[in-house]
Amino acid sequence: IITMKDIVREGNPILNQVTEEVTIPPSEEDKETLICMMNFLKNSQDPVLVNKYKLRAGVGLSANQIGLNKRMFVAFLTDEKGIQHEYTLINPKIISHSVSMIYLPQSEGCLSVDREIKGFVPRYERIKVKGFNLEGEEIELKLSGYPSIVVQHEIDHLNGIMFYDRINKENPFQLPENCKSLY
Ligand SMILES: O=C(O)C[C@@H](Cc1ccccc1)[C@H](O)SCc1ccccc1
Ligand code: NI
Repeated sequence: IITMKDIVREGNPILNQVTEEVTIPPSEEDKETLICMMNFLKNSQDPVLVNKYKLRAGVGLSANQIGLNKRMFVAFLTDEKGIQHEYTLINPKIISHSVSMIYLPQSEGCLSVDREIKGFVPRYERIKVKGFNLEGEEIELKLSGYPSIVVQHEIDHLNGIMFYDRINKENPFQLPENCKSLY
């Protein structure tokens, strides 16, 4: 199973490069990997397993965070309305997005970053994403709010972008005018 020792930390160049597209349909090995990645997220949200395996909670994980140069990620989260979202996306592409932006007032964290970084991360409020699922079928997702933030954080990883790259260098709490808090 995936535990924290398998998670690559900042400083490893794989986190700063654009990852390679995955062959569709995904190989058995790629499917296995994605299932393990999703299980890590579920384990990381189970208090018993968190204690047993000393896991950090995660709502998203990209393949390059476990050292794989593959354009794929998983997300497992509960949104502001208490609805559960479970996504496995291969070769994801944001095909359109809102002009309006949102940010998490508590800033963002990252399983690959072992330090607290303060500052707001402006994200698109709504995104339309195209990609392929575990079966290799093309899927299109329309996301807003917290799920939209999580998926943008993961797609950034696949493009070698860390959340802190999006924090304003001069004033970490400065925001573009069309950006409002998620809550
Ligand atoms: O490092 C990762 O990619 C996983 C991040 C994803 C994330 C998405 C949006 C905003 C912040 C982080 C981890 O989930 S960070 C830990 C965490 C756990 C539960 C809720 C929020 C953040
Ligand atoms: Ni991250």
